[in-house]
Amino acid sequence: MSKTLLIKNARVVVTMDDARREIAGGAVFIRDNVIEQVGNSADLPQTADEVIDAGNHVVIPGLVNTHHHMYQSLTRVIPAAQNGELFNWLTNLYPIWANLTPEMIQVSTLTAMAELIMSGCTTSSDHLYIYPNGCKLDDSIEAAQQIGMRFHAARGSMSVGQSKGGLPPDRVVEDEKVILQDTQRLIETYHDSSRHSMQRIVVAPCSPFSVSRDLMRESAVLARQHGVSLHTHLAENANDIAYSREKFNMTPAEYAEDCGWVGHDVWHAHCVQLDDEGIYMFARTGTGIAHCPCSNMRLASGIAPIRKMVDAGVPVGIGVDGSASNDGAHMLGEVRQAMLLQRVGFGPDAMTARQALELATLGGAKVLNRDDIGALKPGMSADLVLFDLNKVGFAGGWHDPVAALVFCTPADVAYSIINGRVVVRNGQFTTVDLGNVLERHNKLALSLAEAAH
Ligand SMILES: Nc1nc2[nH]cnc2c(=O)[nH]1
Repeated sequence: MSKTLLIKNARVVVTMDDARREIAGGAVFIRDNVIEQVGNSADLPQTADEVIDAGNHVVIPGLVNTHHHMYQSLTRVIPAAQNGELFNWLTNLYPIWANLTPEMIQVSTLTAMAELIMSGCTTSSDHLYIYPNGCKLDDSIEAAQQIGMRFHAARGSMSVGQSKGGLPPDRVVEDEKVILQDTQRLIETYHDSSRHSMQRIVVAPCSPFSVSRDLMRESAVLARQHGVSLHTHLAENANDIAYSREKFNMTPAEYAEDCGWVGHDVWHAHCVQLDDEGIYMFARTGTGIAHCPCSNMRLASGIAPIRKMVDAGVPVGIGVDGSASNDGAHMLGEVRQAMLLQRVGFGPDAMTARQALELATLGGAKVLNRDDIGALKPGMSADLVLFDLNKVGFAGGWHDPVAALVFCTPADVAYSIINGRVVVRNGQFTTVDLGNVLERHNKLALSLAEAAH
């Protein structure tokens, strides 16, 4: 028996369809996990198994988060890591992360996902690259299943410790054979390549300064054998560039190409310092970028030239990045910062609200190599979120509610529907007891911070 869900009478439905229609008084009709109809409320079925009256709400496609380290929700605002650039920040945090446990991974992933979902996100990737004390990517996947989020779980890794010229301490790196075997196990166990898939695995060595060239190359081979995507950090700041030049005698983009890390199945986080040749090469090859404006500001990494990248044809999505380098992981807030930061760097017309929203929907879908999310149209996965315009932060912005969503104080969702399931109803989770999750999370976070003293 199929189940139907109707969202009707919306103030506006932002479709992100080919014509970028915004439908005043719009409705969306869903059957099971797929959108069947989108249009004016009067033209769609009038009833369904569940009906949500969306009067005074803006309805948008669920936002797509293309970069995160969810475990870092446990290590927000650590004093020694509040004011440094990337390498200093990492060096202060690695020893704390060495104390992570499987329970911490599970609870912090639930917490980070709850925060993302409340802020409008329905699909997220997560880059877990440190595996001390028996931690596994399975712990994150279990959390995603529990909360009901569409998930691209990236099997990160570090294999080059300080004794071999890398940045991380030796005790947090893994053997490369073990990394590749575990990655293959995860792909075989969890990867679902089908349309509307809720669970995909990504092959994701951490960064040029923490894994070998061999691991980069072998990872690319493994990913392509199984048809899964590749993800890493690239060209994040000046030290990152200097490391690449000194160690490989290449720019980060040249190194990525040399390792086979370009193509529509690859996306790189940050790329703040990607040079023009790199931008054109990424555009030619369809290589994607996860833009993380808050983290780039917090670590003073710079302003990524997103306007130039988009104009050149590079696929760009938005990412909140880990909560230790963006302590406020609000997806709609990140869209706002993406718009504002391009203006700081490149002028007032560098990015509009609608362009920023497009990066976080269609852009994110493309970066994750998906054509079933990011837009509200028949045949797409039923991922959509509703924002209540009656909140004080939207007062005065009703004449252009779509722009208000991005310009005004970032709001939390009233409803979140993921794969046809109402995961948030009237601002409350239907899948998890958030109070209980937060109580556990805060206890675990305090124990990590105290152990660091
Ligand atoms: N922003 C950021 N960059 C990284 N490069 C390697 N690891 C990290 C991380 O955790 N965060």
